[in-house]
Amino acid sequence: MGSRRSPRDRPERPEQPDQAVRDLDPAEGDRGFAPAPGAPSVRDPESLLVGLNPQQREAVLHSGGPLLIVAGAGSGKTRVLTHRIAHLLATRRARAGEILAITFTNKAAAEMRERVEALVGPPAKAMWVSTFHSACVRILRKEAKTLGLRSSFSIYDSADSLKLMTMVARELELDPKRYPPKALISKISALKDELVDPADFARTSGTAAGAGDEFDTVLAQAYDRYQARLRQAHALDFDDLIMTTVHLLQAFPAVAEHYRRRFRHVLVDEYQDTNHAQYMLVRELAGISAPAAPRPDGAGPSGARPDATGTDAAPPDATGTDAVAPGELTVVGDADQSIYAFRGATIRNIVEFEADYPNARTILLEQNYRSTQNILSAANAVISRNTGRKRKRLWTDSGAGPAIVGYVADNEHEEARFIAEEIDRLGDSDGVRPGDVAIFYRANAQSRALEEVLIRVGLPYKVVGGTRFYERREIKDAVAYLRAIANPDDDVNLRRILNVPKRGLGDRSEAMVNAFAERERLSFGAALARVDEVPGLGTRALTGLRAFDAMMNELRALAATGAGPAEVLGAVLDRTGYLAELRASDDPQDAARVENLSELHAVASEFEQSEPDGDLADFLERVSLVADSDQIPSDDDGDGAPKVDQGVVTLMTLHTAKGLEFPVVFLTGLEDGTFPHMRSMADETQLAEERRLAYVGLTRARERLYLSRAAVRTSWGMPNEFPASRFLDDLPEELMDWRRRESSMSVLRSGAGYGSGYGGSSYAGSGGSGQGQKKRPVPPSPDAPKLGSATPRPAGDVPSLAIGDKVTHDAYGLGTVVGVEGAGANSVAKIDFGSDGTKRLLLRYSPVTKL
Ligand SMILES: Nc1ncnc2c1ncn2[C@@H]1O[C@H](COP(=O)(O)OP(=O)(O)OP(=O)(O)O)[C@@H](O)[C@H]1O
Ligand SMILES: [Mg+2]
Repeated sequence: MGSRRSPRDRPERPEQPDQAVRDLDPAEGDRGFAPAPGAPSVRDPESLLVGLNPQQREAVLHSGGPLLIVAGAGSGKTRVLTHRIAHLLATRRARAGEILAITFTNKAAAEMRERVEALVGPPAKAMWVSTFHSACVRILRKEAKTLGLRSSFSIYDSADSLKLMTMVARELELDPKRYPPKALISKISALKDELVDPADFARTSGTAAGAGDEFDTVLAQAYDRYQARLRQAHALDFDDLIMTTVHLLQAFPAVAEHYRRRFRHVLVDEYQDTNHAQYMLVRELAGISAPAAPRPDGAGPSGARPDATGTDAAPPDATGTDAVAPGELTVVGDADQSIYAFRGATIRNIVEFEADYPNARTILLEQNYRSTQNILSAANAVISRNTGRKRKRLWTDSGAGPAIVGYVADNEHEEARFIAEEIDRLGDSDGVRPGDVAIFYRANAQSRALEEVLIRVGLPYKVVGGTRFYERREIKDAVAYLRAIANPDDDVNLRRILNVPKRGLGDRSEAMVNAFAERERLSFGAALARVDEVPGLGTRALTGLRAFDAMMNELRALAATGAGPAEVLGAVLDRTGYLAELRASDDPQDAARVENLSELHAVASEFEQSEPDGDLADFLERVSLVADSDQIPSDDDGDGAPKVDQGVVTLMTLHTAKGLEFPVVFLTGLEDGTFPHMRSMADETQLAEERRLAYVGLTRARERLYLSRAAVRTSWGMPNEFPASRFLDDLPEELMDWRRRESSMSVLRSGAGYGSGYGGSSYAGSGGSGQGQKKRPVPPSPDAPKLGSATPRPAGDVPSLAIGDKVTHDAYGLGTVVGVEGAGANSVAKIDFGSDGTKRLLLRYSPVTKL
């Protein structure tokens, strides 16, 4: 089961548990937004059908059995949902309190509520429009007594869950190296997505009967103990919210009946991204019979858990014994936009909807109202490469629109510069406002280069669904180390990192050192140097504090010898074990943290190159300036209405972009290894999901679409050359307007970044047609290093070339040297590779052999 949720390459969760729940005030009744001034209280139902096409109209008017609307991006699925809700209210087929609408993010939920209120006014307030998790919290708070829970139960976020699992692991005396708490938690989360509780797991894994492998045996024990501890604490973790609600509805028919009577209409947007637990929840709420056959991928026929809560209720009847007629269920989705398989979402929920609900009506929508034909054609070209999908005929009558702009940048900075200049230009020539523009990327770490340029040129922006680069926890931790190294008396930063990563120096030890420091009028750092004199410390704490102080002093000594900030940062991440801990984790958030730290390392390397005389303090000063200006061009809360009239440019990952639309979209980092992500490249299933992600990204654009890539990206100070993304290869040439097809590699002259996978994962290099790379790199194996690793050859091995020499290059083949600059380790050759063009290559990093 866990294997379906590959831990590799899982982007950050689209919505943090705490966020989902924070927005919710359980004590609050049905609270809505204020209606627009002058909004009609209830619309004339006919007016709600105006402008809809026949299929959309049919979907709005449908009544009776389950309704599935499957359609490509931008065909009005969400619009149909909102109009259907409004129409139900306007015709009085439903009261607002009878409606439960579920979407994927809080932002989408707020938008949907607003849209319905705009259509029907205040009566819409009593609707439940929320995410799966928020709806479950509301139900659970109300029904807590039935479950023997306090209605004020706590909700554990991922940090709390990890803390609890660490305690459990300690109690069970588990070896943290073999059974890292993070790995256990992530497996448990996957089990909960499948509605598998501890008893189920013990049974199905065979561990209850004393069989099962060692890991499963430990996992079963840890899971059981973890749940018991949660119960003791009157707490539920994020995944429990859904699993417990499903179990509640299954175990207590009277409760289920209550909600079925209440929610006569259940509507779900983005249905393709529901996982098994969410699927079951929808079915329980709508009161629709379970399919007879067990799900091959799931935990059992219905996942029914009579004893989920420690009570001894009678086993539920999976078909429902209540007298309530099934409610009306409407789900809308697009199998081509399923991008959460890594979290257990299964396309099967949509593909086999009709099989699960034999009386279901399916409506297809084929007209796209969002994008120009060029954008649609590009999206279709990319997605049509996926096998096993239903063909769709999406069309639009909005005209071809401008060509799709392609751009090959030398590196990530130049890519960012191009985007900023283009936004500026569009503003002057077409009146495009910053608020019309979105920039997408595959991984959070990519935002850094973009943010820096936007700050420099003064374009206001916000990062949606993520944290601005310098506010990310790992970046703050790393910078805190550097500050504490540069200034031993920087108490705030020193205390921030005293126990990061965990080294057994708890609050008590810190308080004792602090008390000593205050008494002796010392800084905290100076008190650490005299830790032997601090009264009351236990031996373990004393040893830990001494070791910490010694480590910090060594790092300070390194900085004092003139090591650059990149080297000091590398030493910090290495010596403290910070990086090793993140790398050992199979939590996707930790993989993203490693990428972010690599970005910080790149910042430090760039600083070293641009300011060869700068020291650590100078670097930190630069960082503070950027981090501070980071605050300026933002909207008030990152989510609400922008303060600036013109709006702000929106930056987000492709995952966050789902369901949204923008007049102008920049899709960046189209390189094999960046997008598709390096860790997805060796696996067909994961590649298919990356392709769906590309389809999501491309179809967000209404009028203008820009696709860019950087020939070279730097990680851990090592420039890596990336070939064009395979998704670019799929685009018909006639759709494209290539502003720049080939990297000039001018970057070589500045010495800022270059290289190829010489000795590393043999990337073929940049260039070629700009549209793509004829020679594909060998996809790195899944165990390849997590980050790119271009290894320079030793200086002595750099070939010495002269004009006229014949060479071979691993990717470009035979070539003739037409120019040489520099000598030794820094020599750059200009080589004519015939049809592949003329390349400037830094020989130290290039797989070139003299013939
Ligand atoms: N009949 C229509 N007439 C005019 N505009 C429409 C019509 N139907 C939808 N639209 C517009 O088309 C755009 C896309 O609609 P919507 O967001 O509902 O599509 P979607 O199918 O939910 O897309 P996605 O798959 O990306 O979630 C919106 O701007 C919407 O207002
Ligand atoms: Mg939608």
